[in-house]
Amino acid sequence: MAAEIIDGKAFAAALRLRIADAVPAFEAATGRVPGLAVVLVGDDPASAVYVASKGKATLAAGMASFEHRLSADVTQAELEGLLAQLNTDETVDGILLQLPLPAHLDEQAAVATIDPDKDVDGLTPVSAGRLALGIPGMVPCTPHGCLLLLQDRLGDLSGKDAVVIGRSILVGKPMAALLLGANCTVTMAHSRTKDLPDLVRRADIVVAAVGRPEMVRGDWIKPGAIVIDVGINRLAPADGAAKGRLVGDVAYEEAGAVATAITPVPGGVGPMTIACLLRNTLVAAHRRAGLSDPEGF
Ligand SMILES: Nc1nc(=O)c2c([nH]1)NC[C@@H]1CN(c3ccc(C(=O)N[C@@H](CCC(=O)O)C(=O)O)cc3)C=[N+]21
Repeated sequence: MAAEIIDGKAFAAALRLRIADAVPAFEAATGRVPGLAVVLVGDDPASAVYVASKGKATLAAGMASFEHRLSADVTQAELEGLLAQLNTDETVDGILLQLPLPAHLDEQAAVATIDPDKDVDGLTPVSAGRLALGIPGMVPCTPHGCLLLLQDRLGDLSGKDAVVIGRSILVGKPMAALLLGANCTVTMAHSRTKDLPDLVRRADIVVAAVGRPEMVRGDWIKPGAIVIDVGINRLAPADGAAKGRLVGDVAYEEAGAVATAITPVPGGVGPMTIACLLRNTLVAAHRRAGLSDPEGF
């Protein structure tokens, strides 16, 4: 493995400490701490684990955490009623609706009812519009985390050729907008893209967010490129094992032999997502309180 391993876990831990350090000044100015509400519908075990870890991270940063669990058969109106209540709750600065929702619910419609100024996931149409227009707003956590890792490694990204594989609302689309905002030449690739390996071979920056285990191979990577692997895929368990291995969307060993730097899975992009969620909550709290943005975020 020739590539430097980008330690997202350590970077995220340092970011979370800086966020925690900024909370007392907010509390002194406003008499309260920033609050994050997480809404979980149904009882998918993976989502429950993930929501619990967000709650722990929120408390560890000195913020207030509010968890709302709704049963899997909740109606659209009941869900939107809870979101409306959180929109007007003065102690709530950030609202995260854990996705995916059960199939009978309209995800887009529910997300659209969230107050854009509390939209710490950056998923409302208003947040997406602000990002597209370059207006300050809430940026989706996972792509923001990827951008921080890239800027930490490269400094100025101007003129870099970036390929984003995947066009999801949560990652691919906002990632492309952020890279464009950072003056990269951005290509978005997806399932219908022709000659994907050749396209990826031209890139200085490769962001893989497709959800297909180890799809991006080592011989797709330009020597010296930086590879950001957003995928978290659990393979089938090996004989006798209870759980399969976690792998990304990139064949890690192969790509790491060619790239100059690469994020591991786990321990790469994943931890950055939670750190950026706390960052967005801190920033949302300042803006809602009429304070200027906290320094250095
Ligand atoms: N509205 C909404 N916003 C989200 O941001 C959102 C969501 N819904 N639904 C689910 C996905 C998934 N997601 C992860 C975040 C962090 C890790 C993470 O920290 N992973 C660690 C541990 C992985 C493990 O061991 O399982 C790592 O990669 O090192 C994983 C997954 C956010 N999501």
